[in-house]
Amino acid sequence: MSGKYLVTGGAGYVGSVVAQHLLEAGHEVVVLDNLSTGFREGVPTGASFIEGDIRDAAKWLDPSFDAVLHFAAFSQVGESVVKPEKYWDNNVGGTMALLDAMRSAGVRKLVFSSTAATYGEPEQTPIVESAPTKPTNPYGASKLAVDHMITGEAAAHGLGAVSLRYFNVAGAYGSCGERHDPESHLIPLVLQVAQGRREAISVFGDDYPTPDGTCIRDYIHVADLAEAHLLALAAATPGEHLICNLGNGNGFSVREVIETVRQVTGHPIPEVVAPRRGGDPAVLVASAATARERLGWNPSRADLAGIVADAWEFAQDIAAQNSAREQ
Ligand SMILES: NC(=O)c1ccc[n+]([C@@H]2O[C@H](COP(=O)([O-])OP(=O)(O)OC[C@H]3O[C@@H](n4cnc5c(N)ncnc54)[C@H](O)[C@@H]3O)[C@@H](O)[C@H]2O)c1
Ligand SMILES: O=c1ccn([C@@H]2O[C@H](COP(=O)(O)OP(=O)(O)O[C@H]3O[C@H](CO)[C@H](O)[C@H](O)[C@H]3O)[C@@H](O)[C@H]2O)c(=O)[nH]1
Repeated sequence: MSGKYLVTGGAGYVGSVVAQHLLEAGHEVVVLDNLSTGFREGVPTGASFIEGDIRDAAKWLDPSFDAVLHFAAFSQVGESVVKPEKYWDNNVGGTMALLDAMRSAGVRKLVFSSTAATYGEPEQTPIVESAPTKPTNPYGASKLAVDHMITGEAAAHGLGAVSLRYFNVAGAYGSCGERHDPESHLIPLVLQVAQGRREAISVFGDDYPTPDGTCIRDYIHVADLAEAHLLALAAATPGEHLICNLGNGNGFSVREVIETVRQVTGHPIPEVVAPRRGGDPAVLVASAATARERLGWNPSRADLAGIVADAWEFAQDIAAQNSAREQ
């Protein structure tokens, strides 16, 4: 059965890929995005677009919507350490307004982009959802606060909600991919070195307690992630707040990622060791057993070289479009 969905942050990386998947499944999609970090041209063809802020969601939400998929947020770990107020304001304040608007409009289903950053430095790996949540940066703290808000909203007001705690999202899907400006994520930055747009990649710390001294992360293909959102819509149950980790359960160090980019692109990729970045846990690897059991999620694109190859193809397409525009 087709539905009508509000996708906040649908001009951004993950939101645009999920919007594209919803359209391909035959649903009606309305994107609400203030373009603070997203791009108008990132909104998939076929989706309606509202340029606006989630704080004003009440202007556009009405009972015709079946659910909200909520991606809109600021999400840079490093920036959140130096500008925490920006994260509390947008991520927490914005979501509070969105929940109010949903309640008033009688829209009672939500899928929320939570994050591995809610856990902080894990005591056990892989991380399960019942692990302690002690964020090491304001970004993770703001997302954890929203998770708590959603739990209360489900218990008190019957919201059916699923929080998906993404680990490190990467790769691309067709014409939708990662194009943050300025870029802060590892894989697209290393690809910029391969494109000759940067001289070298900085490795933020090589003295972590890991085999090669660099941080370990669990990289998940954005298309696998998108599929989990469609499953979450089906699984959302009134009065329940389900929390699921999304990752592949495989950890790759910063140096392993750089080496994979060398293999995929054939570029030597010079690296320089730089100081640690504030707020970075050493190792973040997911147990996604809950998503498999409760959502029936079955990711099929776990291979890191394949994830990097898709991101590389997208980065090259964007570079070609930009140079055609300049000519
Ligand atoms: N990319 C990752 O690795 C990752 C990992 C874990 C969680 N997440 C979460 O997933 C979500 C999407 O991440 P992304 O990488 O696509 O980020 P993104 O910056 O590409 O997309 C976020 C979008 O939200 C919009 N936005 C921000 N504040 C808004 C507001 N107040 N009103 C309307 N629109 C607003 C931005 O313009 C942008 O288009 C975020 O909530 C992020 O915290 C991302
Ligand atoms: O130029 C760079 C950029 C990153 N890194 C390192 O590469 C790893 C991955 O960094 P990213 O910035 O790509 O991703 P994060 O792990 O910081 O954060 C991402 O994943 C988190 C959960 O794992 C959160 O969900 C967050 O939203 C999302 O941005 C980190 O150890 C980081 O220090 C470098 O060494 N050099």
